[in-house]
Amino acid sequence: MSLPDKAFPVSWDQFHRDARALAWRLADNGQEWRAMVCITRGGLVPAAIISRELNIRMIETVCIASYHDYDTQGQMKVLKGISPEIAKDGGEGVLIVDDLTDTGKTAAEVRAMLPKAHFAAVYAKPKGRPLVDTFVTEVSQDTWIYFPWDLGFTYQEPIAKGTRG
Ligand SMILES: O=P(O)(O)OC[C@H]1O[C@H](OP(=O)(O)OP(=O)(O)O)[C@H](O)[C@@H]1O
Ligand code: HPA
Ligand SMILES: [Mg+2]
Repeated sequence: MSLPDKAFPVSWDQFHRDARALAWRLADNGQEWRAMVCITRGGLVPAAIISRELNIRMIETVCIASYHDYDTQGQMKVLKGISPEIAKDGGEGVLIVDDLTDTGKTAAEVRAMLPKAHFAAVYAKPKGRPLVDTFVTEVSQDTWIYFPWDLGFTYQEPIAKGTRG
């Protein structure tokens, strides 16, 4: 397991603020959404926050697994697809939500299912950014984002003494 160069740890507070900021951006867009498609599992958390802010009640999941060993991307598996009712008209009027886009492979897979939907992610890395319509914060490709649901409290090495050579 190789450690990424840079770490971007996100607290629950920060995630809530950033997901709400994403909801503000989507609201400013002025579009009415007929449904939300949430990419499990990471998309479930921003989906709860955004659906509350934008009053979206019709929520579908697309269940995709790809990162098997925390930072190594394995083969992508679609465990559950999108219902025909939600996927109709190429997904026009549908909002896709995920926590982040990294290489953009997950986003590309779901975009292929719903070519006319709007894709929103809280965080984006440069490779994935072109696949996202709306996001809040960009971090560099060599940064690993640590989400609050994956974290516990531990001692942190100072940056100058850490893994950077
Ligand atoms: O842009 P990509 O390189 O495809 O990576 C982004 C995807 O990776 C993570 O999901 P993961 O597959 O780890 O599953 P999880 O959401 O169940 O944690 C994350 O939640 C995104 O969905
Ligand atoms: N953090 C958490 N999960 C991820 C990341 C990341 O930077 N990239 C792909 N899945
Ligand atoms: Mg995911």
